[in-house]
Amino acid sequence: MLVEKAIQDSHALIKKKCKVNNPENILPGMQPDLCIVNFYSETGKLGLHQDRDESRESLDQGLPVVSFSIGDSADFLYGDTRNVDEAKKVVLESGDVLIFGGGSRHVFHGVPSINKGTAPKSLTEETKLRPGRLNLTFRKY
Ligand SMILES: O=C(O)CCC(=O)C(=O)O
Ligand SMILES: [Fe+2]
Repeated sequence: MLVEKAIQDSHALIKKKCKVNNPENILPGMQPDLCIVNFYSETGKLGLHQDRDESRESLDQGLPVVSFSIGDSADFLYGDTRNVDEAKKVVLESGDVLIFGGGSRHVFHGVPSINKGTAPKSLTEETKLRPGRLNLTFRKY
């Protein structure tokens, strides 16, 4: 499945970059049983928050959230506090997969803006995706 593949790819990357033999100690594996679907219109946003609705075991183990972005790109903020001014920003584009788990499972994150009209033409032409951004997050409850 796509989620397991994404985690495997992350493990390979962690192994290489962090020079460790057991990347699972940094990013635990996860088999999802839950998917949250968010659709953002061109003016949609989501304030800085932590994802804490999963079970105590899932949160304590740092089981990752695996997030897929489809459609318009979005600014994504993340940081150690709820303070927007201290947050870092990355642009998530259509097709990007973002994973946060292990020591980053409780990261504050949010979507301050959607970049209107940036979805790939091939996507909007071939699908009936309305203007905006679709985000799927797979998790283990
Ligand atoms: O849309 C995103 O990239 C983030 C979604 C999110 O944080 C959530 O569903 O909890
Ligand atoms: Fe979230």
